[in-house]
Amino acid sequence: MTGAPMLLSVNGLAAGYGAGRVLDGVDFALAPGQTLAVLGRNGAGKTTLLKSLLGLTQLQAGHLLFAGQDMTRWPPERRAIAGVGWVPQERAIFRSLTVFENLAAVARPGAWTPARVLELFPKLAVLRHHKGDQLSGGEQQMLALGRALTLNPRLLLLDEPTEGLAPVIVEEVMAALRRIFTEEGMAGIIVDQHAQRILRLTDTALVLERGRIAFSGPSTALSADPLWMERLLGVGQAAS
Ligand SMILES: Nc1ncnc2c1ncn2[C@@H]1O[C@H](COP(=O)(O)OP(=O)(O)OP(=O)(O)O)[C@@H](O)[C@H]1O
Repeated sequence: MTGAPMLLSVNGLAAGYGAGRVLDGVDFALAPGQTLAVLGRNGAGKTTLLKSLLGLTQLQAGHLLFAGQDMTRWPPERRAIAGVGWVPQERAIFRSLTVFENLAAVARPGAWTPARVLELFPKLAVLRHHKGDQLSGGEQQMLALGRALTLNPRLLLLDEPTEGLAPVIVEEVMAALRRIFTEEGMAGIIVDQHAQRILRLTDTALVLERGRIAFSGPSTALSADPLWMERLLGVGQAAS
């Protein structure tokens, strides 16, 4: 790839936990404003890939460039300050703080203020004085996403953002993701098991199999390939 500078370049990444290797030979790049879907079976290494970008795994080989800087050896805090944000699978909101306090607690200057997040999620606006532990799973997911936004990252990493949510809530979260990524142009990497659904949202996709890249290309190319989709449908749900 030549031309526009990349927001993120991952070159020859090998990483795991301690001496154990989970990812091997992982290469990809993401331009500013682009979105990438990461698909694959349980245990393929999807979460490990996100954690490696966050500095939470043992990096065994390779280089990570973020906004032109070599972040390979940066600790997690430095990556966060540089603009790598994430919404963990377990949501991890502050349970004893109100919705608004959760948003205001971490906010940094930028387009996404707590007020704008409440506009994105009207449900949260209604619940702004409710404590985190009074929220349903779906509301907690919206809050976790909103809180990550108030940090105004340059790249947002999402780990299974619709996992375990009721269909009507999935629709609300997907609509918010479309606005964040498609309309507002934030760059993102989204791990999801629902191939059809996530490929409609993202520009590019990669499929991990046993820690290696088995497919890398445009999301439209992956979703138009019946053999790949059949392979992936065994992983997630047929309906989306
Ligand atoms: N903290 C850890 N310590 C050691 N091994 C781990 C740890 N976390 C994950 N693994 C191992 O790394 C491999 C990849 O796990 P990972 O969670 O990245 O997969 P995944 O594709 O995200 O799967 P899932 O869809 O189930 O979340 C698995 O074999 C898993 O057992």
